Amino acid sequence: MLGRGEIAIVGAAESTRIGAVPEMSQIMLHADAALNAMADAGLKPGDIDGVACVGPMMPQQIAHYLGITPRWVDGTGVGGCSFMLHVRHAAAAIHAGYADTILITHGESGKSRINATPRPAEPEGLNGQFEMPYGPFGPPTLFPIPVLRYMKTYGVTHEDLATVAVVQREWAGRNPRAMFRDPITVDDVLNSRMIAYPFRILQCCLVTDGGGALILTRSDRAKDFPTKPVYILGTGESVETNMVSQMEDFTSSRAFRVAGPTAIAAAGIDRKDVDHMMIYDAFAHLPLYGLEDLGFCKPGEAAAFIREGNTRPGGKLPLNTNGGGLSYTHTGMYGMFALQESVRQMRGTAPAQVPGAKVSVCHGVGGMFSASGTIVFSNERP
Ligand SMILES: CC(=O)SCCNC(=O)CCNC(=O)[C@H](O)C(C)(C)COP(=O)(O)OP(=O)(O)OC[C@H]1O[C@@H](n2cnc3c(N)ncnc32)[C@H](O)[C@@H]1OP(=O)(O)O
Repeated sequence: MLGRGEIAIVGAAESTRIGAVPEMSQIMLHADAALNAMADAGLKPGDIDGVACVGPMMPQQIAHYLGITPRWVDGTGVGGCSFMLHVRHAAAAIHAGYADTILITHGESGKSRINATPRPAEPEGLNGQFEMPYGPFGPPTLFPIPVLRYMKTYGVTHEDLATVAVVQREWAGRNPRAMFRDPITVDDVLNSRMIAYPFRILQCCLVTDGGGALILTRSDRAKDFPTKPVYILGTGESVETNMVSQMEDFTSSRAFRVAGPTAIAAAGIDRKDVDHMMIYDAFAHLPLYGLEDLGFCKPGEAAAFIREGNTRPGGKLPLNTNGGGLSYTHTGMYGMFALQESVRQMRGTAPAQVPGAKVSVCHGVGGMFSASGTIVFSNERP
């Protein structure tokens, strides 16, 4: 059985630049982030014996490009939270002895689309057969289906949904690397361009270029590395359905309710022990679902929790402290950036550092609530 804190992150870095990076292709962004993470850990490609990444880039392409011959690979692809699952799988693989030092990497030319695989319409998939014929196509038009039900069930207002973006922009204002840093108001959000009701542009994630990478190894080796180790206390994963129209309950994600509590239980922590949280925010409603489904708020109470200031700078549960996908960056698969911010917070090196933070929960979504992954980190080994 994998022990709490048995595995640690010993290298973590983003690509040198994020945003618009038209001179770099998808694989170059991968490699840039991977080499930055290796430099962070004081390692060379030959020191890595496990590689994980998400399609369309395959582990063999990354391994070849970097000159690595791994003895363990993982290409699990469940959308934006794939990296949380890679962390979970890598921790288990190291525990099992399948690899010693695993690189998890991501790169995406989401904005510039340089040597990037075209986004598939997937007419053969369930979504293509049973949802697209009725009109919704892509995340901005699929996510409104559950959100509108959620708002009606719990009396959550457009102002509440706007407040999520306003608070995250407050965090982004403290982060020099964030794409958007100027403060915004609820009125700014509600007056911004309508994308797909109820989402306005300021409630939708950005589309950017960038990458990130993590390096994991056994915690008892961590003293050999130059950076402060960040211990993995617990992990969880789940999938529900890749058709948003077939969710069991539009006001809650079954995958979230499995992945989050699994990770928290494995970590052996109480929710009150959590000092910092990242919840993948492709659109403004996701932090509300995350707070509720992971048990930090009762159903229907997350909007009030955010409105009352609990997640903003100085609040009792700082959330999405890099500015999130709404203001920091979002390559289409944001999970890697949420993990990077949790690691920075645990190292004490985040631009908007939460003073004294010891436990961070990082929660991701894949597709339209179709998958979920959660990691609990700490800078203290149990
Ligand atoms: C689980 C998941 O992760 S699912 C999520 C996957 N990701 C997505 O679906 C991406 C969602 N976002 C989008 O599709 C797009 O950003 C949209 C539809 C919201 C806007 O796209 P477009 O209408 O094409 O806008 P476009 O990209 O041309 O940008 C127009 C302007 O708005 C700005 N802008 C674009 N998005 C945002 C945003 N979210 N917030 C603030 N400004 C924005 C751009 O910087 C640009 O400004 P400029 O003219 O000064 O350069």
